[in-house]
Amino acid sequence: MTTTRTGQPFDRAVLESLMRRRLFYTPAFEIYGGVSGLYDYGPPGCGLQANIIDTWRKHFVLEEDMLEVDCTMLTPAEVLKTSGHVDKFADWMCKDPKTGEIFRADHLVEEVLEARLKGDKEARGVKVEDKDEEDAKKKKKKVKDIKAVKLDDAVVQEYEEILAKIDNYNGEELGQLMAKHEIKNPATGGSLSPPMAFNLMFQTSIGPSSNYPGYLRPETAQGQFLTFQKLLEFNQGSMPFASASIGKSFRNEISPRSGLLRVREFLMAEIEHFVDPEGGKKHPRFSEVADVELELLNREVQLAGKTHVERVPIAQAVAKGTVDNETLGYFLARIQLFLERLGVDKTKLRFRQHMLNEMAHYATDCWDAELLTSYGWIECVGCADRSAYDLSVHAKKTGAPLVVREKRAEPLRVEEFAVEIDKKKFGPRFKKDGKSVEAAIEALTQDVREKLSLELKEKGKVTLDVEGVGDGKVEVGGDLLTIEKRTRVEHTREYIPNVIEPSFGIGRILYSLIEHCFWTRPEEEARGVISLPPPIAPTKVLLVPLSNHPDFTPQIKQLSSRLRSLGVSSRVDASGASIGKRYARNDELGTPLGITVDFQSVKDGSVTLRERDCMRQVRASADEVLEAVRRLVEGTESWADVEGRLPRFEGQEAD
Ligand SMILES: Nc1ncnc2c1ncn2[C@@H]1O[C@H](COP(=O)(O)OP(=O)(O)OP(=O)(O)O)[C@@H](O)[C@H]1O
Repeated sequence: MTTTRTGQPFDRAVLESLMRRRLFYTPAFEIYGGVSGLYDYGPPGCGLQANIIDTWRKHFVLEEDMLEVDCTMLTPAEVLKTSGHVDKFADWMCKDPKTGEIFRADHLVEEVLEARLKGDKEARGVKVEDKDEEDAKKKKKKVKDIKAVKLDDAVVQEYEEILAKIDNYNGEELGQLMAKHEIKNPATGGSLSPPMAFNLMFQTSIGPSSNYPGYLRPETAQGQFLTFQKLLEFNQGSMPFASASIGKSFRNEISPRSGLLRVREFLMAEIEHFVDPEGGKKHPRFSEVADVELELLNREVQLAGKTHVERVPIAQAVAKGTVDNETLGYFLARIQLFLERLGVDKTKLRFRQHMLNEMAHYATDCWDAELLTSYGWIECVGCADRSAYDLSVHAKKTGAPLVVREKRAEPLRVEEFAVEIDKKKFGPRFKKDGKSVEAAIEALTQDVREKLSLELKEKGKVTLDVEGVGDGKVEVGGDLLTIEKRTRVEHTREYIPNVIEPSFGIGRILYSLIEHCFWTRPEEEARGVISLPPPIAPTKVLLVPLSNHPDFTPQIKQLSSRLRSLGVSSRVDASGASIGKRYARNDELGTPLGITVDFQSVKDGSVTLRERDCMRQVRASADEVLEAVRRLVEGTESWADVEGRLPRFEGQEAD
């Protein structure tokens, strides 16, 4: 069970009702019955999302001189075939042939085993701490398996080990687990088909004819890779550098669930940091984050069926090799600082390393920043080392030089076996097969070239493997081909950069942040408050005239206009409700500050400024209060600083 910042049990039903009532977000197409996995954001949701994005831009793009791009979402199939997504971007699903119901295999195994473990605890008389009461009720209805049945100790241990590495199983292994542990349709007990791969991309066709297939992109990354050469040129050939992109991605999730956490259309913010693979992937600014401490849950711990984390400075994690290299480590620390800047609860943040089977097809190492919510630990940011995978496959497919060329400080002398073909004789000899044979010769590795040079000397000819020509074996005589050891002097170095990719799911961050900031005022009939920090809150200031007396209107209008010109969002609440009620409404919207205009204001121009969380107020001139608001919203001053400068005010609250 998760708790709020004040230690109360977190009540998801209350928060969900608040989200709907205050129009943070709402199911899309609701009057048509809704479509699972699709949501619309209302005004506070849009404001919050815009501020998260704005902070992201400042924290990453601006701070690190990243090159922002905005690439198209509609992507030709060929691109995603080359990147491996058409063949491998899939989850495992199984079907109940009787009812037609479809399940995501890993989620089903997880749900059933968790339910059985809970039943075991109940049978042993251990108090069951459900992530959420509502959840427990729903599951009880859905999963027949929740029975108070005691399991053998060995079975409990086995289930716990499976759950600790649930992301590591492939389809076949999930099928074996389902068979071994008799996992069936939880609602009916019916048997399920073995897991099969389901590709998560939405397919479409581009243009009126159907012969140009395309997909809605499942990530923004591919667009960034395809503009790599142009960006490198824009950056005057200088490495390392990073591109960045914010935009929608689409995934046809098998079973969208958990509100904004698993949806079919979502906003992503992704960085592709291009780095020289030689020299240990150092980062020039690593020393700035070296002491940042992270909670790490590494692969070995998970494979041992455990979940304990280690709190270490990132420099130590890199030095020990837990985190593979400086650039990856730099970004893990920067991700943590970003999430803290948004206001996430530091005690509910950890970094979990992917297990080998869990990693995407392109990754060589990957860490997820996970936030603890009432749904458990949720991956909100993935940080993968994609090596040179993407640039290499696109370069190979298109012939585009997705490489970095650098002048060497010292020329490099390379001893190598060079091949030379007598082109005049080659064409007439091989006719239509000439190109294939030539390509096969050019592609010979140094080892093979060395072997063939001896063969050529000894026999005067060599036999080559050439796919698609005759029986696949082609003889080439010494009159057409020479293979000799030569020295080449290289003045430039050419390499394909590696890519470190931090990838942020904005909706997941937004929802988890709201959970972390949500609490209730116990003394006020469980009044909900969302304590978003001032720079992140959608609306910054609530302007309240003490009553709807016309004398207050000019000052409210003036304050409103001055806040607008400062770029600070505000809302006027001149309704007849009591001041307390008006503040309560805005607690739910996360509005951090309130300015009240009262009869004293009419006399001397002073106003009061109230802070949402502590509900204390100060009183000062409009100029001083607006300056305090500006600094609080910029994040350059805290409420304690404001209280230190401006006189406290006790009043109105009783109203
Ligand atoms: N269906 C989704 N709904 C909302 N956000 C998502 C979804 N899928 C991915 N994301 C977000 O995009 C980020 C990067 O995507 P990535 O491909 O690493 O996710 P993933 O590993 O496929 O996620 P998961 O394993 O949870 O499906 C994730 O950290 C997450 O915040």
